[in-house]
Amino acid sequence: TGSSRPQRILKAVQKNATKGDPQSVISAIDYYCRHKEWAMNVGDDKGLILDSVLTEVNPSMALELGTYCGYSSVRIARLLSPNSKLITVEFNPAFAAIARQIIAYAGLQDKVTIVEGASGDLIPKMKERFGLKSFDFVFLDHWKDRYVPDTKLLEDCGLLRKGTVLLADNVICPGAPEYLKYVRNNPRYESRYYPSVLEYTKAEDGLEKSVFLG
Ligand SMILES: O=C(NCCCCCn1ccnc1)c1cc(-c2ccc(F)cc2)cc(O)c1O
Ligand SMILES: [Mg+2]
Repeated sequence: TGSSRPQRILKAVQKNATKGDPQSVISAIDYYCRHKEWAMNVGDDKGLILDSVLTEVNPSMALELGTYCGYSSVRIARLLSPNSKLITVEFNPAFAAIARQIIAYAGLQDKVTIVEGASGDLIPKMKERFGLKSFDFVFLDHWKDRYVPDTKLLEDCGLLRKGTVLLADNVICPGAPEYLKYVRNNPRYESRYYPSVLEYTKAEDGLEKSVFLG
C-alpha cells in the first residue's frame, strides 16, 4: 500500500513551501502537478481568473463545493479580508484530511472551515449550523452533475442574495453542459464565460461566472 496522490502533494508542500506563506504553497502545488504528476486543482491559469473575480467581489462569506487537496481553498482564503470566512465542502474524507493539513500549512486555518459530507445534505443545514444569512461568493468545483441541483438548493434555502457571484470550474472539461444551460437561459442570472485551459494542460476549459439577480 503506497501513498496516494493527495499525500504526495502534501509532501511536496511540506518539502518546497514555507509554513505560513500561502503563495509558496500554491506555487509548490502548481510546480508538482505541472512537472511531476497531474492533479485536478483549478491550477495557475484558471487560478488567476479566480483571483481576479475574488478581488472584485471581496466576499465576507464564501462557499466552495469540492475541496480536494485545498489548493483553491488556499487561493480563495489568502485573498479574503480579515473576519471573512470560507466554508468548503468535501465528500471524500481522505481528501478532506489532506486539505486540512495543506490549509493549516498555509496558515489559513482560522479563515477556512472544511465540512465533510454530501453537498446535497449539508447545504440545507448551513444557515443553522453557521448562523449565516447568505453567501457572497460560491466556487463550484465538485461533481459536475451536482452543479445544477446544488445551485437550485442554494436558491431554495435562501443562501443566495441579490449580487451573489457563482463561479464554476470545468464548464468545458470535463464539462457541465446542463449547468451552462441552466444559468445562461435563466433570467435570474447574469452569466459570463472566461475561456482558459484545463489545469496544467493545453486543453480547452474555462470558468462561468454567474451573478444571482434575486
Ligand atoms: O471531477 C472533478 N472534480 C470533482 C472531484 C470529486 C468531488 C467530490 N465532491 C466534493 C464535494 N462533493 C463531491 C474534476 C475533474 C477534472 C478532470 C479533467 C480532465 C480529466 F481527464 C480528468 C479529470 C478536472 C477538474 O478541475 C475537476 O474539478
Ligand atoms: Mg475543477
